[in-house]
Amino acid sequence: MQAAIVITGAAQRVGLALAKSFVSEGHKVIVSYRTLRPGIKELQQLGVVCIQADFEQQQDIDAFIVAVKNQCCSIRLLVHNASDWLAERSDLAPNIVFQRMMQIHANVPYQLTQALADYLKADGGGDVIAMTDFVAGSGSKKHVAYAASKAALENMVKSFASLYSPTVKVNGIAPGLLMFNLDDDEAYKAKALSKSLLGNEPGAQVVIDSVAYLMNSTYLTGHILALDGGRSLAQKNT
Ligand SMILES: NC(=O)C1=CN([C@@H]2O[C@H](COP(=O)(O)OP(=O)(O)OC[C@H]3O[C@@H](n4cnc5c(N)ncnc54)[C@H](OP(=O)(O)O)[C@@H]3O)[C@@H](O)[C@H]2O)C=CC1
Ligand SMILES: Nc1nc2c(c(=O)[nH]1)N=C([C@H](O)[C@@H](O)CO)CN2
Repeated sequence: MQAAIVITGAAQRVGLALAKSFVSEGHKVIVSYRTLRPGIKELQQLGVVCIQADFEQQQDIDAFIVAVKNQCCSIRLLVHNASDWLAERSDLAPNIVFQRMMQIHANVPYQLTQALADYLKADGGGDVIAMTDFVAGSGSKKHVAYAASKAALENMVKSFASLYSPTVKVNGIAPGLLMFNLDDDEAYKAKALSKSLLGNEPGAQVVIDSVAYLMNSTYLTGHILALDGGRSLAQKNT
């Protein structure tokens, strides 16, 4: 049976683009989604195994693991992509924000990586790639819990790289800006673009390219790939 590519949060944007790219290369793809968006219907028509799961619910995490194991005998790549970009806000208690961020960005990757480790080790080994964020290293005054949870994810990349080497490589991708959201206004876009040296909105293709690079590498593990347009070298905004 063909080794699977497993991507969490593939109903839209980066996850959807990644899933479509792997389908186009002939891979068996298994994805999670929370909301039934048009992208999931597209993936289903392409033969992708789409598993509904709200990772806020432990029973959904457990069911997703069982469903993945029922669909394949080995996993070539596991991408921790599912994410919620939640800012601190007056209508949500801090403990709720913190719990939700740590749940999706740390607890879920922690559980899925360990539960699927044997499938990653099978058939010659595989890769785990975690989508983190530039702000995991810098912090973020408007997304404090989000940034902290992505930092936790980056730390786990290093732990799991040690734990599962040499059979499984574990790496992270820390993007700056990838894709704007529909409700981003022009002022926000201009400010976001100014935060990097290259000043562009690259889109999902740079993630597809980075995932391929990490998968094909024979000498990278425990590495966080800074996919950020030179953001760390850009002057602070005035
Ligand atoms: N976009 C960008 O510019 C940047 C992105 N990143 C990171 O790259 C990755 C991809 O980004 P992007 O495509 O914008 O991500 P999205 O904001 O589109 O989130 C991806 C998916 O995560 C799913 N998700 C969120 N919470 C849950 C949950 N509790 N249970 C199950 N699924 C959930 C959503 O599912 P559904 O839609 O089905 O509800 C959503 O479609 C993310 O990890 C993000 O943090 C980092 C820096 C910049
Ligand atoms: N899950 C998400 N995480 C992030 C998003 C997003 O849309 N979904 N967007 C960003 C921003 O683009 C930021 O990098 C630049 O303002 C960060 N994380």
